Amino acid sequence: MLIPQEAESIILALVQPLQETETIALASVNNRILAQTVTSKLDFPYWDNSAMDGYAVKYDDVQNCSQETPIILEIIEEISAGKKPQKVLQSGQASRIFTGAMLPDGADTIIIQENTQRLEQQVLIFSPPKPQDFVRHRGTFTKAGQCLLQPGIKINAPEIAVLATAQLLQLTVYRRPKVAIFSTGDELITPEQTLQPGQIIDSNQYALMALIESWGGIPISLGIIPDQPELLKETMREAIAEADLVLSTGGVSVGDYDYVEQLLEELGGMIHIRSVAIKPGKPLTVANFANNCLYFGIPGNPVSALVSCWRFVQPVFKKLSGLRNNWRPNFIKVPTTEILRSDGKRETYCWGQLELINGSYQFHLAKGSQNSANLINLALTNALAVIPIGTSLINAGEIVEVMLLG
Ligand SMILES: Nc1nc2c(c(=O)[nH]1)N[C@H]1C(S)=C(S)[C@@H](COP(=O)(O)OP(=O)(O)OC[C@H]3O[C@@H](n4cnc5c(N)ncnc54)[C@H](O)[C@@H]3O)O[C@H]1N2
Ligand code: MOO
Ligand SMILES: [Mg+2]
Repeated sequence: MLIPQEAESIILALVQPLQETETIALASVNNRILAQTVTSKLDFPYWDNSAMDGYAVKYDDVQNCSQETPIILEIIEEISAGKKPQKVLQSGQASRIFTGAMLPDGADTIIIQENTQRLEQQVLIFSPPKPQDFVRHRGTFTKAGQCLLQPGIKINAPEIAVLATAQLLQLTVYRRPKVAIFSTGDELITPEQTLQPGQIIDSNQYALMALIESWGGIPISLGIIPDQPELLKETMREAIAEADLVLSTGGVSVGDYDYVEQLLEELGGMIHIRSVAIKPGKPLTVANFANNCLYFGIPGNPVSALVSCWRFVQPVFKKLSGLRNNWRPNFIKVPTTEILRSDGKRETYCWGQLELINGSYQFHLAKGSQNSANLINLALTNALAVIPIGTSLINAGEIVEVMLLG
């Protein structure tokens, strides 16, 4: 059996990042992956402007003032933000100015209001500024023609602020990955149906659809497919043809009704992973196809399904979607507040919460059964503590490696 890190490397190497792009409006680029270099047509700041409310002056006029010997300057105009200055400042003059307003020609320094006294059309300056105080000079943050954003980054609020400022109204982004999702099993019913003895409600489909949506993919729900090889094969064929990524849950273990692995081969898939030394999620099955579709046969137990997605599908999704780096999950080392146990044979992922207590993070194990069929205590999970192979116990207070979700 492969250890999870080996499996991750093998799977990531199978992924061909999407090349197709689309051009969309600035208003809808949130959460998309940038596919172009963004270059500013403008200097930023666009022009010299004031960082404070106060008076625009010539430094030479005010450099020798003091509390005892203030300088008196004549106010020649008022420049509020958005207004173009009308007058050129001469020696002995000041312009009333506000934060963000354009600096008038002839001025080189701002005196903040708090260091002045106003006398109708005059202003008294009591303390000398530093040369160029509180002036935001044109082009000091970036110059026209400089690169602002590189392709392969995710666009969120900070990037959108940059794009808006640079007047990039249309952006080229990678198309969103299409992810086909279906559940397999004769026992499965939808949440709307009435439960009969022996049946199980299909939770995986809902959980996986939500994951893909939150990652920025296009989830395609293909429903519940019974354990009938012909029907299952047709659904798999359709999914492989239509989607970039297929996630089916169930039917990947060794039971008589576990058909996925055999059907992947019949459909011409190359199987690269048949099981991983991970708990939960051991029978993970991964195959790729000539059309670049990557197929994940995900174990059916509800926690196994989510852990498999967090640990292996999310890095694949990131690479596929055009992100240039940071595909792998992030792990941090923190103390655990509860004892963590494993049989030591598989890398064991315990679900729970990373909490900030008095300024330090701690891992809290979810209360109740850590059984891969128990999805009930998964709610509010934001981290997975990892017990390495060969370790059977991590005591409360000891450091554990924790995988961050999100
Ligand atoms: N003899 C062995 N049996 C099993 C092994 C093994 O190594 N030897 N591995 C176990 C492990 S570990 C896992 S995980 C499961 C994986 O099983 P499958 O992927 O084949 O999934 P199923 O058998 O179809 O279902 C397992 C379990 O999960 C429930 N399930 C399935 N789909 C859903 C769904 N969409 N929503 C909610 N629950 C679902 C299903 O009813 C079963 O209870 O195999 C072990 N067996
Ligand atoms: O790997 Mo299974 O996921 O132990 O339940
Ligand atoms: Mg099974």
